[in-house]
Amino acid sequence: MSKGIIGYSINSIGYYLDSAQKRKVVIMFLLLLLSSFLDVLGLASLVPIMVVAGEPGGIHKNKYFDWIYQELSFQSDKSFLLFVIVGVFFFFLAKNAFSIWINSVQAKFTAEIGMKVISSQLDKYLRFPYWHFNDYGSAKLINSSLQVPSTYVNMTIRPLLVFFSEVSMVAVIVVGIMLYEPLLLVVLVFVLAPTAFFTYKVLRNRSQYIGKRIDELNPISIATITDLFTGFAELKLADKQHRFRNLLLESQREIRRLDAESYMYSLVPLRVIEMVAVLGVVTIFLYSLFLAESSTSIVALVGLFAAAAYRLMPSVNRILTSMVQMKQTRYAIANLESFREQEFDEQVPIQQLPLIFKESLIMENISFAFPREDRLVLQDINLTIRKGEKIGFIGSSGSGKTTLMNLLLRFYTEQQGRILVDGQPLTAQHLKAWHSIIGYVKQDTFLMQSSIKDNITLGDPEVDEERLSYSIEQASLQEFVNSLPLGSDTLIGERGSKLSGGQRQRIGIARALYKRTKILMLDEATSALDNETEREVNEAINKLAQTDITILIIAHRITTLRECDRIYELSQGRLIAQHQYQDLVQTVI
Ligand SMILES: Nc1ncnc2c1ncn2[C@@H]1O[C@H](COP(=O)(O)OP(=O)(O)OP(=O)(O)O)[C@@H](O)[C@H]1O
Repeated sequence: MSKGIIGYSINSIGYYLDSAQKRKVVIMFLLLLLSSFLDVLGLASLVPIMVVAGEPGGIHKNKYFDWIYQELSFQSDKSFLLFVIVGVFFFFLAKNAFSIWINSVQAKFTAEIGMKVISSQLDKYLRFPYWHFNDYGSAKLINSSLQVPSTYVNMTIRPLLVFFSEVSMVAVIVVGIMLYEPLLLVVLVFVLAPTAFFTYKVLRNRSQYIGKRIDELNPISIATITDLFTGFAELKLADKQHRFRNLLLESQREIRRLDAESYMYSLVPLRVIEMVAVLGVVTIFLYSLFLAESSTSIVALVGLFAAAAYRLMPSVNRILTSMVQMKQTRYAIANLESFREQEFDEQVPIQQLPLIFKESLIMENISFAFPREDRLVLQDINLTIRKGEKIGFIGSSGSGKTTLMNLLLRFYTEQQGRILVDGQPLTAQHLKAWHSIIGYVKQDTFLMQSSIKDNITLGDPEVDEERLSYSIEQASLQEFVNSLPLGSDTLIGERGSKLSGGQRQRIGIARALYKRTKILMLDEATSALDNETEREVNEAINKLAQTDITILIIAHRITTLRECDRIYELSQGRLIAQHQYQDLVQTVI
């Protein structure tokens, strides 16, 4: 019965262990066995001591005690007993110190695996291609990166350790009983094993369902709470906060209910086993009363059965509970195993090559469709951009402008055609070099809840102050930063809430400049920019036009494109025209 979930759980841990750690696990298991043996020995040793202590002259009737008494030349029974009792005390002291040490080794080992799981989950998700990241959604990723590893540690690894320590305890007791009274073992196995098996069978399916459902509900809660707090202002204005609050509480209510149910199930095994143990005692009694010829041996058997069952019950209970817990979090293992080897993984070769961009960037016959979709979003794109040129892109919404940028950024890969940098086809081996010279200012610039400086340097621990001032100056942020008492150390609030729209985009531009971008891609915000914001952003762009940085701008307002050498027009994924700014302005007028 245990092979399924236990084997599955052990396999899952194997993935995170190197061979030295695997050896450590085997040693840990042997130590556990020793600890269980000492536990049982400790308890078993108390019985004869009580017996000889209670009976005058009892020490000399027991051949082992008598031998020690003689060998160590004790003078009186009292001093011998004192010696034995102090000995037992030190034995227990040492045994418990040993157990605590094993527990601490286990706890450290668990923490180590926990860290490995988190870092391996993070690495896995960071390898996601951009389009898959968008498909999957950040709520599920947050859940899988933090909640799932912690559930895995608490509900799979720890229960697995409990399982093994209890199994070794049971094994030691069983061997002891087998040597002492084999008949008792038969009765115990006959009564306890089927009970344990059926209790587990009844609980496991429901528990597995609970785990799976909680795993579905957690990302829903995370997504709702993210919406609730990131959309704080909008939801307040629309008087919709309560709707999101209720949605969150709805998923939380179900989680709490399932959690309570699963807690209940953790209490059930002990009760069931206790009941069956009592039933065992009653059965043996009845047997002795009505069927057995000599009842004295049966009465002794009942006593022994009760004592053994009493000692075994907590262990069997813990074995069952740990198995049910592992079953409940089977989904966590499935989650950890998912996406390990996906064919769409971004295969960034370890050996990266340098890339020179001194002359041109060419898109040659590029066609692209989103994965799992047939429709071509870009078709036969051909364009040549010389170093230092400022190029504009226009076109109606959905014409493919952002997709084109994403291809250039290598977030997507074309199905046809190629991109050439100074004649060199852009491959995965150039990704690092390419990303180091390319800067991207999105419509909604990513801003951290930190200072202006941190946002420009993306938390660089050693800020190049000269480069920072240059970037601030070039992005036309100088005046603004100078007006702040704390300058670039000023905190900008959640997602830049203390900044204007134009300031946010200019921080994005400064960020691109700080990293010595050679090609800057700007995706102008579609949301109606007010005149002031537009003026601020244009001022920065015009300033940049004087540098040798190659600039590609997606614009929704033609005025943004005044400094452009050429403007390409896209329609339904095709480049349909090439304009000069003056011609466009006249057409629009
Ligand atoms: N992740 C995606 N999966 C599938 N289709 C997508 C995805 N992203 C965009 N599209 C589709 O690709 C087409 C081009 O979108 P794109 O964002 O490139 O247009 P755009 O010209 O930048 O539009 P806008 O000016 O509104 O930003 C659209 O029809 C859009 O629906």
